[in-house]
Amino acid sequence: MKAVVSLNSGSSSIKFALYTLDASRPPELSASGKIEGIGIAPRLTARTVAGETLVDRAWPDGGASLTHSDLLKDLFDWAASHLDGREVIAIGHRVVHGGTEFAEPRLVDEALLGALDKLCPLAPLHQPHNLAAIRAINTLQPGLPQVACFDTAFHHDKPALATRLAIPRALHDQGIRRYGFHGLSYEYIAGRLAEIDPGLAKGRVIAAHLGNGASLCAMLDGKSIDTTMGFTALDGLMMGTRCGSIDPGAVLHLQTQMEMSAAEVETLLYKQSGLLGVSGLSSDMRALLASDAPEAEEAIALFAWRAAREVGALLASLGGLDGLVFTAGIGENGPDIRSRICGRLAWLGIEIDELANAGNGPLISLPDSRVKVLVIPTNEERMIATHTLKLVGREHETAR
Ligand SMILES: Nc1ncnc2c1ncn2[C@@H]1O[C@H](COP(=O)(O)OP(=O)(O)O)[C@@H](O)[C@H]1O
Ligand SMILES: CC(=O)OP(=O)(O)O
Ligand SMILES: [Mg+2]
Repeated sequence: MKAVVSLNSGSSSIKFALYTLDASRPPELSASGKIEGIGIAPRLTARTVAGETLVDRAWPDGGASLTHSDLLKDLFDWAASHLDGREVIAIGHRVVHGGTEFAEPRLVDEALLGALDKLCPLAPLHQPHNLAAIRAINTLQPGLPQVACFDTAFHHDKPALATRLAIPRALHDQGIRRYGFHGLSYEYIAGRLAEIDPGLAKGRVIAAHLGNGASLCAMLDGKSIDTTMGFTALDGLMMGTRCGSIDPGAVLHLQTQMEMSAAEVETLLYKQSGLLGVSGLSSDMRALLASDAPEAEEAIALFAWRAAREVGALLASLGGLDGLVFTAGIGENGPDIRSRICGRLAWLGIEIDELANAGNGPLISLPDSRVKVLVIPTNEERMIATHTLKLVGREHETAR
């Protein structure tokens, strides 16, 4: 039996899925799993599609110092003995930054890797891990087709104005512009919404991808017209360890008055800010929700306020709102956070059904709510598998 693998290296997790191919059916999920809590206390879990646990392990000493690369090696060792005779014909990857050039998934070759290397400074928490995984597989299995699926691609055709920063035009022409991320997630959500509520999918929708990285996407008829992330995945909402939008004057102050180096500022803004920085406790929303510390409460409150405030900005881009969709780790599993954000948006006519919200949806707004609110689990891995198969050709989907 042939199979395709999706790898999604996020900032705090590596998610993976194995899809079995059969000519007569769409690719079928066989098993999926993740290593989460990278940098804190990694944990590898995987399950078959029937729910049978394949693995559930932590690392000795907690594993806080293990990097994405260390954990990938362990993951490959584990996976090699769990393929049950399946032949992997291609591996698809989420690659966070495609720059101005890559608006479609691409088969990986050395030239592509070289071009993507140049974008590493624009996504330091992701791009190096994405490319390291591709190179590691190239070494383990040279010749195995690999496909890069870009997080920026979904936003590529948004209106020209929404791509501009208010800086000299020559810099825009050199690629210093607003790209947008979480595109595979938004593409999947747009597709699911069209299945769940086709009328709503044609309207004005804001999707809120609230995970360790967090952003919003304003969609009109399923297409991105604006998003909160920009040149890098540092912009917009407050995140697990990232600051989100910040006065550039504060960044200059850190460098000129507090004499921090560029590398120190990068670490501060990408790795020490957000929920972690404000709470002083953790970047993990679950840990903050479980804490009694006032700093944890303040971090949660700021997260919700900032998210609601950015919804307000995207409302202006959309000219109103018909639907709000929550997704990703916090968006899918955090009723309290959804409730806080929606509470701040009550003036819009949003009315939440708290019982449905506590059950994680899918529809969590009351029938009279002027804006429909839904919870839709994202599936970046499914999107990656779909793109990968399209590129390597469906002729691979032959018999067992
Ligand atoms: N039950 C839950 N309630 C609130 N937050 C949750 C819950 N489960 C997971 N999360 C949060 O989701 C975030 C991770 O989101 P995820 O989308 O998996 O991350 P990544 O961006 O690494 O892919 C963490 O902050 C985690 O605490
Ligand atoms: C782009 C981004 O922030 O991704 P993640 O949510 O996986 O960190
Ligand atoms: Mg993610």
